[in-house]
Amino acid sequence: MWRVPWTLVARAARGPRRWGYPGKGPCTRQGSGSSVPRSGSTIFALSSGQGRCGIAVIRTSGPASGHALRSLTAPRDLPPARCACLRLLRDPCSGEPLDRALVLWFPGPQSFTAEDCAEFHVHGGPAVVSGVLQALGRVPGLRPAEAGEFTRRAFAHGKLSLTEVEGLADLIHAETEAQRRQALRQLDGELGHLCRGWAETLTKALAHVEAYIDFGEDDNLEEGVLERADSQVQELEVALGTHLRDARRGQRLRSGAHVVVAGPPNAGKSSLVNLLSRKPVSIVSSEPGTTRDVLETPVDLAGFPALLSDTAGLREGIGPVEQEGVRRARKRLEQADLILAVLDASDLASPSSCNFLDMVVSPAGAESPNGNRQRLLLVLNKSDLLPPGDPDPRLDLPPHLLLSCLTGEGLDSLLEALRKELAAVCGDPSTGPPLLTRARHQHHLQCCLDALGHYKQAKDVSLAAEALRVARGHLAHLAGGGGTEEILDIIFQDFCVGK
Ligand SMILES: Nc1nc2c(ncn2[C@@H]2O[C@H](COP(=O)(O)OP(=O)(O)OP(=O)(O)O)[C@@H](O)[C@H]2O)c(=O)[nH]1
Ligand SMILES: [K+]
Ligand SMILES: [Mg+2]
Repeated sequence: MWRVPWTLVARAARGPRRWGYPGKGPCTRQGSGSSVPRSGSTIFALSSGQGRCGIAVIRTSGPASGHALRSLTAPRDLPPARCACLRLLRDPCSGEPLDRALVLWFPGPQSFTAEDCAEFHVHGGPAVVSGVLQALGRVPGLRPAEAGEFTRRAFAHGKLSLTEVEGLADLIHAETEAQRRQALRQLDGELGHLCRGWAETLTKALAHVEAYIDFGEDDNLEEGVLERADSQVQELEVALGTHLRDARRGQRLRSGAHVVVAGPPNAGKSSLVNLLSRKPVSIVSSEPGTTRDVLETPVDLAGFPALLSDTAGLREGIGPVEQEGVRRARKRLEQADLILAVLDASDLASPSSCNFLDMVVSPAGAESPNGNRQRLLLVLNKSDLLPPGDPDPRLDLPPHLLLSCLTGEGLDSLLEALRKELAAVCGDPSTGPPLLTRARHQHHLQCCLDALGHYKQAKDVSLAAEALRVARGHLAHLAGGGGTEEILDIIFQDFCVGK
């Protein structure tokens, strides 16, 4: 890597700094110009869910919103901005009454999209909703919105950054508490904020390097300018590296951790899966070898999203069909983020129990070659079969929990233990830095980090400056500053019509 010539540093020891930092990083909350919607059009859509409901919300956005509101309402004057008013809605052509509804007027730019917006809170019957939608369609200049078009307009007008848009999409789809918390943090702009901070550091480093290029031979250059750029880059490398190591966790929280229930035959694995998912997913019977295929079900486990897999009981010396089941179970175990190992508490000395302890439970604590430790929770089921007064059958076992799927005893402790394990697997969205929730985030951070590597290896100063520009470009892409049309399309497709 190139270094500041010491002679220059000595010469540059005096004199004021003659350059300024650019005021803004690339990740400002500006939408990409390429995504500006077909200008002039006013869109409308049902923004609440489909189907019969108490209240349905219909929205419009665009310059004709005020006209639409006036056309449908009596009296025809616009209500005060952002105040709910009760109005009679009529079809603008036939004059036929449609509903008595609450209407709201949001003049731009103080609206969700920054355009003029109107909202109609109507009674949720299908005939009312379709009547109002048809009436809006007859107002000149209005057309039905496409999926995600309201959010796209908000983004185009700088109301939301790209990571905030993604947070909003996740919030709409959030099914568990942890997902909701993470999406809200992202919608609040925490990830974008972090990115802007990184981009600012990069801009400063670049300003230092460019100053060196411009004034390198100048007596007035401040001392150690390149060293300062170096240390800023190094600081950034550490921050990005920490975030990237966390990357899988945010994605797991978004799409669900893989939790695999495994154990010897008849331990009660299927009973546990049914108990945790609160529905009869798997067949339970007293016959060993009941479950053959891997059965997957999405569940909310202690507030975290998980994909719960029931598997065949692991044992040797069996027929070909069960053997295939055991092969699939082992394969699924390799992919698990968390193993729920189930043993029959009243049958711990059996060969299949001992074999499972040796082959699956003991190795799980050890660190794998790639540095990951596979997480495992050991559950001793059928505690109701233990003699009273002998609550814990085997103190020499690894840490474990007692449970009875039959009586439900021990379920609360198991859920608490699951919450802790899943917080470690997925990252806890109530604490710690914002997580990278998508592969797209990970990609741009990795590219940014690679460019910083090129900076360090650069043979001359202009190549080093170029590497910093590339790195900054990736951070800008992450927050949407340089978003290409295809990426935007993919992201906005996550939305329904009306959002
Ligand atoms: N007493 C008692 N019986 C249980 C408990 N949990 C499950 N069982 C019984 O144990 C038997 C086996 O339960 P399953 O859930 O089918 O066990 P499994 O591990 O899925 O069995 P395979 O799929 O055959 O490997 C059934 O008769 C269950 O009713 C429990 O907590 N207490
Ligand atoms: K069984
Ligand atoms: Mg089973």
